[in-house]
Amino acid sequence: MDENDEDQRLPHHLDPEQFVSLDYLEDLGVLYWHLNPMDYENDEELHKIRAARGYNYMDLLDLCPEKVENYDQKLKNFYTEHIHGDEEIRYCLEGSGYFDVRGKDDRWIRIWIRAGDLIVLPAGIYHRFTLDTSNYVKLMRLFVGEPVWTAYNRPQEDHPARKGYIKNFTEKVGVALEAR
Ligand SMILES: CSCCC(=O)C(=O)O
Ligand SMILES: [Fe+2]
Repeated sequence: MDENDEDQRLPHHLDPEQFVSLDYLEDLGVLYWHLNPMDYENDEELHKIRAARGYNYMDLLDLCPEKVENYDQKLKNFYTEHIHGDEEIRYCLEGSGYFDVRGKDDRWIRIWIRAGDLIVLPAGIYHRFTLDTSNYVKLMRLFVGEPVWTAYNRPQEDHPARKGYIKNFTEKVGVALEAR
């Protein structure tokens, strides 16, 4: 994505546009599935993913000002670059939004998620989230065990999750992730 200061809810494509593959995302540790969002309560595929990865915790987050306390502050925090000590797992049931993750050479990659997209960000990856111009998203949040949503804002080079991420993923994407 480009890094100009225009509205964060705009697409921010480079000119000309550049895209990465799902394989590239997988090398960064980012996993993706497309599921049927109309059937999330009985979806066998979702059930299998949750069972295989131990995602026993689940809740729903409706991101609109009427339903979320401190809405503006939360959105601001979501868009502040951060990591977590665990995976961040989000399944988009309605609406849409952007997850930005840091890729090779520390450049932002903007991932547009829409209804049916299930995305897993690995522990320790620098990322942020914003709504797009639709201004609405309904997300399922999954977690292994008791959820911990604590965000650690960049820089976090000494955080164990960051060190673990560097160790697991730099071989694939090169040394560029290190040292910042
Ligand atoms: C609205 S879910 C995505 C925001 C985020 O990165 C987080 O919750 O940690
Ligand atoms: Fe996060």
